[in-house]
Amino acid sequence: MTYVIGLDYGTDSVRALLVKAENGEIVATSVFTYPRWEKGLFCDPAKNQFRQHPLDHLEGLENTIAEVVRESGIAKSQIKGICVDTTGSSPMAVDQNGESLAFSEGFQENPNAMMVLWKDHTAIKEAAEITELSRTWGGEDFTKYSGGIYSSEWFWSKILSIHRKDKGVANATFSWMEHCDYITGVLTGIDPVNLKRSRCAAGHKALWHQDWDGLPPESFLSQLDSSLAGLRKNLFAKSYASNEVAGKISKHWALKLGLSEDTLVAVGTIDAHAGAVGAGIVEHSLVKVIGTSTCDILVAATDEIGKNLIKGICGQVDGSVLPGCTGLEAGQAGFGDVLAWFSKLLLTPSIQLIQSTDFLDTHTKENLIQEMKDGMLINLSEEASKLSMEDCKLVSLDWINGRRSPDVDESLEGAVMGLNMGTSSAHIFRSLVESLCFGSKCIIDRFEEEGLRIDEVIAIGGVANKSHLVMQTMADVLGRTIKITASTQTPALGAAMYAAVAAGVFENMEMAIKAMGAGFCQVYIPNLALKKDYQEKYQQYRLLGEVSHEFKHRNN
Ligand SMILES: Nc1ncnc2c1ncn2[C@@H]1O[C@H](COP(=O)(O)OP(=O)(O)O)[C@@H](O)[C@H]1O
Ligand SMILES: O=C(CO)[C@@H](O)[C@@H](O)COP(=O)(O)O
Repeated sequence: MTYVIGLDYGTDSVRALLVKAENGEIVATSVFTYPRWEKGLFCDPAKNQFRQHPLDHLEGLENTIAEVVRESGIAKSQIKGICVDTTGSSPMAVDQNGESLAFSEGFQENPNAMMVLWKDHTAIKEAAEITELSRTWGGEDFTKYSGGIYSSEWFWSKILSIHRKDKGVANATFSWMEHCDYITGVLTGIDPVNLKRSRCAAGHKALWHQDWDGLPPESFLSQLDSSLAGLRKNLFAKSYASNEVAGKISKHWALKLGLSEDTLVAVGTIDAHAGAVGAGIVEHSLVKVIGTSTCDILVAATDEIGKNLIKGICGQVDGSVLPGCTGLEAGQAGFGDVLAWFSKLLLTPSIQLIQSTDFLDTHTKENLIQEMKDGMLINLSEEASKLSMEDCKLVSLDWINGRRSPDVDESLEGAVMGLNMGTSSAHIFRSLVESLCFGSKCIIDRFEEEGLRIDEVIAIGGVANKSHLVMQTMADVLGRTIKITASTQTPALGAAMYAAVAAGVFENMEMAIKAMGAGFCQVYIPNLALKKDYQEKYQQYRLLGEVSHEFKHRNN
């Protein structure tokens, strides 16, 4: 028997899955929540600054993999491969050895030396500059395969912003690495220049394309800012799909994790793309990864897409999901996060009141607060489910964390329209859920307007697995059947599939998906009786979007 490991770094935690390669059976799992991130260290939500200390990730690496290896009791010689997926674009400044700058003297407490998480929106201005220069500099428009607008969530915006505001970090940085490349580099011990970097991250986030021989040229980057001059040579020229081997695990990490020194490490990838593979993506299926945010992944034959440029999405990249196919990504910058925000809004004053009361002892207070935290989303969902279409007159905008797709604009904000004295928390919650589903419909509409066919919709992720209300509303709003994957660890399973192909267990990804896929556990069928009402409300949502866009940009 052969075993492989998929390691999935999410926003809050990392999980390892030890899988029997021949049939995808899960033998052991382990989850590690990032301790520093959990405490909110190095972040400033009011400024949209979200940083993670690499120690959270390295402790997670050690804890999860060592645990699955130990718990499974599998002989280390049978564990043939590992593949790492992470959030993205989540880049980090590194030294010549690929070590994070956050481990260097003088930078240990500096958030700019840490990983800049995907949802950090501190580089909106820089993103706009990159788009502008790309369109006007007289050469290639490097954003053309990235939907035509560069995002503040991506590689170059974040680098440019930090190089400008923190000269100390800029001067001490040798290279920048996406999180999935950093962890792959740590595991293999390969330095940043020689490491096989992820095609998925390079193409969707860093403007890498074979048409211009890789990253944008030095002339463009130094025109953007002199602080970027000379960086390109320390980055990468080529990029690789995740069914390829990056290298063998280093002696140091093999020993630490209880693995054989022959274990192969595949090229890293981004979580949503690994999730699409884990969900069994085929040409023309749309996999919606619905968690904190959403990523909508579609694949189509590269020959079929040809030179067609899809406007307003997060990139079209040959081989970012499956070799031989173009992977297309779109998404919503906040999804579960929007519902979590509303839940927190309701919880915060109640928790403060409980904490300040003299009538309860500390233990009772803690239990009560925990119960409220655990139950709030469930209660809101139950109450919102009881409302009829007649009861739901509010129209909301889901752009609380900005708009990712279509047509990225992170400066946009959320809205709730139609409040009156009878509005309850359930009404607002239901309206937020509807707005999130309308946001999803905008993405599907854009793909179709741009000539892409969508034959089926598959959903994975925390919200897809946990919220009946959200998923039924989504099916009703989209007017499409939605299949939910049986695996609750789909990105890690997808990473394990890449590892199995890289380690030579299967010849290609199609064979790995067929053998290792977990199938579906639930299907949401649209209620056609609601079609007309939702079509009307969708038009109201679009109108509110236009008004809000106008309001924001006129007042800026
Ligand atoms: N019952 C629920 N209804 C709606 N959303 C939920 C529910 N439970 C959890 N969520 C949301 O799920 C999101 C986490 O999704 P998950 O896929 O587990 O994480 P990640 O996106 O970080 O990988 C959170 O934003 C949370 O608000
Ligand atoms: O943006 C991407 C991928 O491009 C994701 O990594 C990002 O949305 C994070 O997703 P999760 O919160 O891990 O579901």
